[in-house]
Amino acid sequence: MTALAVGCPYPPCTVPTRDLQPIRHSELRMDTHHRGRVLTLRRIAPVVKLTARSWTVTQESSSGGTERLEVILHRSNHGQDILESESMFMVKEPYYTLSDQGDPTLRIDHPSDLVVCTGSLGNDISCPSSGEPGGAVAATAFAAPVTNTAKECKDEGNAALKQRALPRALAKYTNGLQLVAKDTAANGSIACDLHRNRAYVNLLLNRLDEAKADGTASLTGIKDQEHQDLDAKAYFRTGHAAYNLGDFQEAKSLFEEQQRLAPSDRDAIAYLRKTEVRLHEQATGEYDFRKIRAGLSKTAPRADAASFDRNTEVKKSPGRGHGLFATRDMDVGEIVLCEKAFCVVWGHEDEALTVMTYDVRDDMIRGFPAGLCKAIVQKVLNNPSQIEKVMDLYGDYQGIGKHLIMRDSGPVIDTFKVHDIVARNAFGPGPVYSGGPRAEEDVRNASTGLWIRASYLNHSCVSNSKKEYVGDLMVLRAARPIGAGEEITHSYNESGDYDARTAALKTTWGFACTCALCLAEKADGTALRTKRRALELEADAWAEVEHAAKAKRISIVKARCLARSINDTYEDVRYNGLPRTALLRIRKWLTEATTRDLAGC
Ligand SMILES: C[S@@+](CC[C@H](N)C(=O)[O-])C[C@H]1O[C@@H](n2cnc3c(N)ncnc32)[C@H](O)[C@@H]1O
Repeated sequence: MTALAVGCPYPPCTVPTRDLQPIRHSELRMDTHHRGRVLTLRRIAPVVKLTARSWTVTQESSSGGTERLEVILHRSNHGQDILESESMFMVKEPYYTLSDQGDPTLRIDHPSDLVVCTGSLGNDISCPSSGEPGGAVAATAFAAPVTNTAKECKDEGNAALKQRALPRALAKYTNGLQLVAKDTAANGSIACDLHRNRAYVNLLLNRLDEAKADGTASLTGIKDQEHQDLDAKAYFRTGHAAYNLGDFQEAKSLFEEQQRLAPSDRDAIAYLRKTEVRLHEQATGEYDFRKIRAGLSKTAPRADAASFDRNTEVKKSPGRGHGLFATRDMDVGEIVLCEKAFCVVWGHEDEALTVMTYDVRDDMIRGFPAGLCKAIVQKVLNNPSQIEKVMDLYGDYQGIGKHLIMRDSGPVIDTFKVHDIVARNAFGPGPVYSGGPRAEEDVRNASTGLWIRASYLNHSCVSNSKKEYVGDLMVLRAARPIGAGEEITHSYNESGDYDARTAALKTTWGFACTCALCLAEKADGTALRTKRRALELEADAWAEVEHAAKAKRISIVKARCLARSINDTYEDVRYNGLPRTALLRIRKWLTEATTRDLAGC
């Protein structure tokens, strides 16, 4: 398994690039964050891509000094390795330190600290010119040839789109829009075309905020047939982006506009229907699970469904931060919460990656779903509107806080904060895509996901809810009657072994459970718990090999005997109203055996 050290967290740069002072290579100091400074570099070597990092050799233009530049974990940009995407970079507030192998390195932990200079990714950042302090080389010396007209940009973007070269298409359309913005006499319709086409590329790249903005900006409002058809297309793209963001009310209005302009458009009709189903799910919690399940497969493991959260609200939970509380009475089996994952990475997908982390803060080694962390960072980088709800989740490190900070090169993401949020809030749904073999997944490629609302669920070993998954839809049901105002809890760790369970809760979730069951088991003392555990293991092993369905009377007597000796380890007063978890397996066996016995009478 890949190893990754989680060093001391440090915040990303939040200063706009133009307000940073250039720094020279010779000014770099070891183990220093050069706050308020920016270093401009040119890549001069191929990129070495490892499982959880990429590195290359760079050169500072004025001094010619070379430096190793390494990007940790978050190194991809629209499917390309960021270091490979261009040759000129600016490192904001460079962090100069030793790599894990002991090489002096400029280390990038936060993607927003590495700015790609003008070129194929199409952002409008130019590196400082050579005349500026620090003497950096002008970006244009290394950038792609400049296209002359917006029309040429559009044609080149269309050609790139045809070849599925999405970052290039995005860059070309962006370039075209920059040219239009500079040219006051430019034809307005070319801007609409560029926005409309870029909306499509943004949709394909899952940049949904931008897809919505482009779709809206592309509307012509002209009432002839040709323009109405173009506007219908724009409404469809905007509606699609809103649908994928889960904004179903907005999506509905947009698809309705599309239908108004193009009444016979089948896409509009189909999407309008789907959106109405989503709105119904969202409002009522009524789902056609059979249909949703039927739509799932290994290649399409994400459910087309809305989230239903009206039975719950987030409130303070004394001693445990925030928690999820019932807004109404619920019966056993009733849906408490049904939530689509904010982000899920399935074990069979290329993105799946579990790494061993060593955290210097608490001197602990843990398995960490690095693939999920990367996917979440990508999603919020691409969709800044989603940042605050993720950053509002519980995590030990606060970093730059939860509020969105937009800078010239995009949103600023504190990846240490995302790391800590994932560490404390991710769940493992198991390989639940329909028909998938359960054995396919192990600890190195476990499926993991983040469910925002469910992240507020606190743990109890005697919880009142149970969860299951339909694809990436988490379905949480009441395990016993829940009253309005009651806190909803579920079990993060279901081990019956008190010592193993409390150790896991401490290591993974960072707290000591004080539920009634833990208090009772703690009061039992080590000797009694050890005795009970030995009896439980003996009984479970016996039940494993004895077939309940074919059990003879003598086996039933033996099982009752085993159950009695386990039961005797529970003190009645202490365990009044609490589950006797060590008895679960043997009692199940007895129920199966005696039911068959009775059925045979
Ligand atoms: C998934 S979050 C649950 C929501 C969290 N309480 C919040 O404020 O957002 C998990 C974290 O909640 C806290 N937590 C959950 N259950 C707890 C419990 N039974 N006792 C104390 N803290 C608990 C721990 O800090 C844990 O790491």
